[in-house]
Amino acid sequence: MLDRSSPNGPPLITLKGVGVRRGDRWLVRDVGFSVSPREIVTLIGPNGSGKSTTAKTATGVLKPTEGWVERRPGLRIGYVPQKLQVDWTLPLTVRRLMTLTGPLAESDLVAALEAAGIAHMAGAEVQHLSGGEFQRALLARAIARKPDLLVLDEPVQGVDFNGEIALYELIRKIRDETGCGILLISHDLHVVMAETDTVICLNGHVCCRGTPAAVSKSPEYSRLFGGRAAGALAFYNHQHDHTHLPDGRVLHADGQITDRCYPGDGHHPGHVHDDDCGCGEPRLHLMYKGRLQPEVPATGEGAADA
Ligand SMILES: Nc1ncnc2c1ncn2[C@@H]1O[C@H](COP(=O)(O)OP(=O)(O)OP(=O)(O)O)[C@@H](O)[C@H]1O
Repeated sequence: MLDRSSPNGPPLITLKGVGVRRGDRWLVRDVGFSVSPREIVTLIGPNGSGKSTTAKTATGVLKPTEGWVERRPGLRIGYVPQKLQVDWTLPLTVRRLMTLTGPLAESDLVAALEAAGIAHMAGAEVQHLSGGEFQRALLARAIARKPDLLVLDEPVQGVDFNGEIALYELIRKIRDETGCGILLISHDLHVVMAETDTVICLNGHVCCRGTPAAVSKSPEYSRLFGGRAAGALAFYNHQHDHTHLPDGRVLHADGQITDRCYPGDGHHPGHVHDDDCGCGEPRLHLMYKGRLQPEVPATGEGAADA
């Protein structure tokens, strides 16, 4: 079943029965999935569950101890690793970061920076970038050589919540515009569930897989993520009515731009609070149930971002 046909053509990459062993321990075992063009596949799982090991095996950085990885002939992979070895004592501009591993045509460099929303930062020192800008620079570097497959290991590290969503929206836009397949590793259940075609839930092996809707209902997923799993999908079903701008601010459907975004901010008239709405705003739920009086500000600190 791994070679499933896709409306977008044969898979870019297929892992079959992949196991990686170090010493007497299997880091992952019996991992199988594929990524097709235009498909976003996300690996989720607790710390140490083998997500990075799987991504490295998929890209060819690691060799599987058992099983095999099939890559489409001539496949170009853009990889953003979880950790980047950079000597921060040396000056390094964004432009130089883009060409560290090889030359790049100026037009491709500029196009990649533009696509990542940081064209104006080509001359900036990398160590002065914010978390979100740095992740965009890494993304620009990965897409500059026009990969067929983009592998992103935790692409939103060090980025605040609105910045995270903006980055995931950017990743989806890159997929839409270039047609590449994307293998994503993430802990961000809420966002992942909204931006993904296929979720692979790992814990040393594949616990469950499928569409976000199917995985969020599986008992294995609930066991792995416990309370965090509840409402992960509902959260975005209800709240995906706005756009996150590159600077982290939010453009609402009513045309207003605000710094933050949460269900009770007055810009989401369609959001109905009930026990299952999953928006993460407990005070609004208490108000809904009549157990809290409205004078408690519904828009104060701790309000859940949408
Ligand atoms: N070279 C290695 N030798 C021995 N053990 C390793 C090696 N690389 C990783 N591991 C172990 O394999 C397990 C899986 O690691 P991996 O980095 O793939 O997990 P992960 O799901 O990406 O974790 P995290 O979410 O914390 O980044 C961990 O227990 C890790 O300590």
